[in-house]
Amino acid sequence: MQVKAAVAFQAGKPLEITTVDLAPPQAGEVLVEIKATGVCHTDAYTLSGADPEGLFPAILGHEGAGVVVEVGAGVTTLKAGDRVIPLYVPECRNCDYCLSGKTNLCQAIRLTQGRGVMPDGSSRFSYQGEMLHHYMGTSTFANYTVVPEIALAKIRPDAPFEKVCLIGCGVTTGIGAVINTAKVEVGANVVVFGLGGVGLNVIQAARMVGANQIVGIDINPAKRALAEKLGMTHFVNPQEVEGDLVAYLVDLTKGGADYSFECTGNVNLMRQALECCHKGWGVSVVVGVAGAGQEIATRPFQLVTGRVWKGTAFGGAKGRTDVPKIVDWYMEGKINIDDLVSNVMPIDRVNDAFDAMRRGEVIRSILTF
Ligand SMILES: NC(=O)C1=CN([C@@H]2O[C@H](COP(=O)(O)OP(=O)(O)OC[C@H]3O[C@@H](n4cnc5c(N)ncnc54)[C@H](O)[C@@H]3O)[C@@H](O)[C@H]2O)C=CC1
Ligand SMILES: N[C@@H](CCC(=O)N[C@@H](CSC=O)C(=O)NCC(=O)O)C(=O)O
Ligand SMILES: [Zn+2]
Ligand SMILES: [Zn+2]
Repeated sequence: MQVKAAVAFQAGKPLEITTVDLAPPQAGEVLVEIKATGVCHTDAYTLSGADPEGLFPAILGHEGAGVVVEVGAGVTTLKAGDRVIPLYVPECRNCDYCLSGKTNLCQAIRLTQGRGVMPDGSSRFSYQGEMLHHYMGTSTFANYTVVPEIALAKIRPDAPFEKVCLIGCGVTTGIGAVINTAKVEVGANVVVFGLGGVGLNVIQAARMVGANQIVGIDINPAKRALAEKLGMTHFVNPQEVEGDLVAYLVDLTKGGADYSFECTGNVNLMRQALECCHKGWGVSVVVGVAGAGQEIATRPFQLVTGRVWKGTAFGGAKGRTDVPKIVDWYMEGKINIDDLVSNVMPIDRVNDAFDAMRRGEVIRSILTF
């Protein structure tokens, strides 16, 4: 079939809206009509050329929601008409990783996902006879996409696509980082670096679990108001801090953060996020994704003296199990997604959405088809 897509032909170039060919779903695969998709910082990161796994030409997008149109042979858990959220971290429930009970990082299709193809090694997308790469196994910047069954969470039929699409990445990552990865407890002091689509969800989850101080850090003062609405108790603009930011944060939290979260992808901030943690027990969670060649550093003494450095992918969430529950939380009014949606615009304006994100004007732009 022919579908409308925003194609990333080259790193660093605007996406091109065009018509591409999409082959039918093969065994274990599902054809999904994408109804809405967010634009996450990670899409911009890959488009920039900084992603070591970035492949071009590709159809980006990984924060979508849609409806099942057709299922391939052997698909048993989904049928036409089901509402779904594509998962860039699948949940096969059968690989060693899934069965370990220790991680959400299902590896059943990770290799082919990283190569931009479906599990059988081929792509369903092509343009003028040339193969187009899938992205993160989801490729939601197209009005139809093909996704493996194990990478689709079935959600309730009344969930609005333009909101719950954000559960496909930013919402689940931020909330999951607090609940699954850090396991923040009542009364804890929390520091969050970066108040974008992910960091704001860290903040609302920290409030949900009963954190005491919730310190938000951003160089963009426009992020302050919404962060406060979602639960931030103290705002810090590093550009207004005289002297060392780490010392300032340790003082503000009376000894250091119990938990910190780095949500920008800047390796210098990752170090600050670790070092502002409390001696003896502070835990710092790396959420941000850094570019090829970037590395983190600290004095080993920081770890010797009890600070813990961890990371999280998709907030440690097991997608097929946890995503439907997070959709329920939204529908029951337990989490705020409405305020994270800054714009809703047609896919034709995808490059405007990227520009607005780079300029720090939006939390999330939602693209519709
Ligand atoms: N580990 C995971 O599973 C996931 C990781 N990510 C990554 O998380 C990071 C955040 O993603 P989004 O929230 O979508 O990004 P975003 O672009 O919406 O927000 C980033 C925020 O960081 C702020 N910021 C940038 N430089 C700063 C600095 N030097 N000091 C303080 N604040 C600064 C910006 O003003 C902005 O508010 C990205 O690196 C993204 O790739 C995103 C989703 C999932
Ligand atoms: N391709 C990148 C890795 C990027 C990365 O870490 N992605 C996150 C999700 S970011 C979503 O917005 C993730 O889930 N990682 C786990 C994984 O298996 O990729 C690189 O190579 O640096
Ligand atoms: Zn994302
Ligand atoms: Zn698995």
